[in-house]
Amino acid sequence: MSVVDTMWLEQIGWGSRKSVAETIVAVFVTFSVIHVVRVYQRRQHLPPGPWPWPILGHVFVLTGLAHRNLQKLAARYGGLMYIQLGEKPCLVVSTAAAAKEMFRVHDATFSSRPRKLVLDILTNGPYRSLPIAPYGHYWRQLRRLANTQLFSPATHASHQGIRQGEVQNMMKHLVEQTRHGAGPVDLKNWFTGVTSNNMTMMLTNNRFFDIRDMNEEKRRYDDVLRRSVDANGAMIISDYVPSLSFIPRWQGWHSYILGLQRRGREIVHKVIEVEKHRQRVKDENYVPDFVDVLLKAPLDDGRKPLSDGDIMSLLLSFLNAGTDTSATTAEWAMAELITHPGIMQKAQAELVAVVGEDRLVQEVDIPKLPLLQAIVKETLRLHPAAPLAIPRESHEPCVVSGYQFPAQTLLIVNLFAIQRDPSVYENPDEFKPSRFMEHPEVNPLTGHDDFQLIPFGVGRRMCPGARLAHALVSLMLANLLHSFDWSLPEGQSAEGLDMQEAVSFIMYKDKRLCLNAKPRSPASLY
Ligand code: HEM
Repeated sequence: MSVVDTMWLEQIGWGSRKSVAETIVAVFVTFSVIHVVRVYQRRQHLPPGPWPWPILGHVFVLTGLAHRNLQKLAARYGGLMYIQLGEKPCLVVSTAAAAKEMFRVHDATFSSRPRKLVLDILTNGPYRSLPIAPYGHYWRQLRRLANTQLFSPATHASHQGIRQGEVQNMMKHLVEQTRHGAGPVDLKNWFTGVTSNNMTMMLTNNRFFDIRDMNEEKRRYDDVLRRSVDANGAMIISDYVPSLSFIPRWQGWHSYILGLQRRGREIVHKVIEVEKHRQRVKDENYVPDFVDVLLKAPLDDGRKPLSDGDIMSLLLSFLNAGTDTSATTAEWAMAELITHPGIMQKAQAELVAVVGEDRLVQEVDIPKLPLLQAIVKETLRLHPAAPLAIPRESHEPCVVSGYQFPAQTLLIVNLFAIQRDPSVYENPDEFKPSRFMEHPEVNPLTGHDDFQLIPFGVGRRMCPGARLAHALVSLMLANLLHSFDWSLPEGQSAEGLDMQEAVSFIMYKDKRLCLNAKPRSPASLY
């Protein structure tokens, strides 16, 4: 038997070679050192921000109440902060001063919107609706149409009757409910009754929900809407690390979103039938609605007019953007007022002094109600419906505060943090409408003068529905306060009222607000 000569192996040191575990540790240490050195070098040329995790960066801040997570980080790193979301560079603006600097100079550069898996699926790819369209020719055409026709001051004025009619319908419904002793009123449900009917009247001259039967259909609509909003705000890892695209598929996101899309379209299809609308017989009293305007939209690029599919996407986005946002704002206002009964009583006294007791509040009364206006502003400050606005993206490379950023840098504007900036507001977390009584010039519709109160965002992509939302929230609140006395259901106290925010794209109140309503005005008024 021959003995194999292994001496040469010892001579070359093969016997003391490294184990698999040691190799893994060495690779890990090498990569960590490279990561640390690279991050360190990169951070020399970036605004302040927390140290990122490898690969994922700071995506974890987007889980849970992201606006609060980012607010805490900004308290440490400043009004203009840098975070790394997977592969995406991201700037976060968290103070009025930083917002001013950012938007005075870079609004146009950061006027695009990022792509997202949820929107890829919901829109089947082309992103042809106003809130999500990339900055470019198509978005500019839609936005011009929105500013000059759909949401122009003249159209807004012509819809005053619709707004008042919808509020009055729901007041009638509420009076009947209280007369039949139906128990505490689910205020979110009441507010969305007004906002969705008002919206579908504007869109298609149709009332979406029968106010006497707002049960099954409305519940299904609310459920789909809420799920769509939640999905839009969900942190989906492949939006930031595209190579991990198998994860959301494995988690079931694709089929879930497709199911949501199908259900949403089924529900609104019966209201938004563009083809039937085209053929509708219109008498001389007919008020043109959004579909009429969109069917005739003068697109100036020589291409075909908006397709029925494009019109449908636009109308759906208005329904999504314009119903829950206003309803949630009004719900927060009532939650603050029920926990501050002194302010509620003063607002009721103001209404009686200005409107009297023998008629309902009208929109023309609102400018004469300074406390009511201050309450609406203070609610929009503390509870902005879209606390992180809608994320933006740069469409070209740019230099911000001396730092260089590539195209497709994300921009998060933390409206929640900006409007609780302690260098601007004393006791920023306190509900104190009097701060706006002392400064009535601060206006959320033109907040870009000083950037302190910008619940509707600023610049080119500022909310086109701001005027409508502001008018409707004010009118709904004024009517509820003027016509009813409100109290908490038995066993609940103002101190114990749950004021938690829900984890979602819209800053919903986590627990719905249900209150007892006792009529103050005679039933004959409704
Ligand atoms: C209290 C209610 C509302 C609040 C707080 C709110 C807030 C916002 C915010 C913060 C943005 C993003 C602005 C930006 O990117 O800088 C936005 C965009 C938008 N909002 Fe509103 N909104 C409200 C109601 C409405 C209503 C009633 C409509 C009407 C349909 C509407 C339609 C839109 C649309 C279409 C956009 C996208 C604009 C674009 O990307 O060009 N919103 N809103």
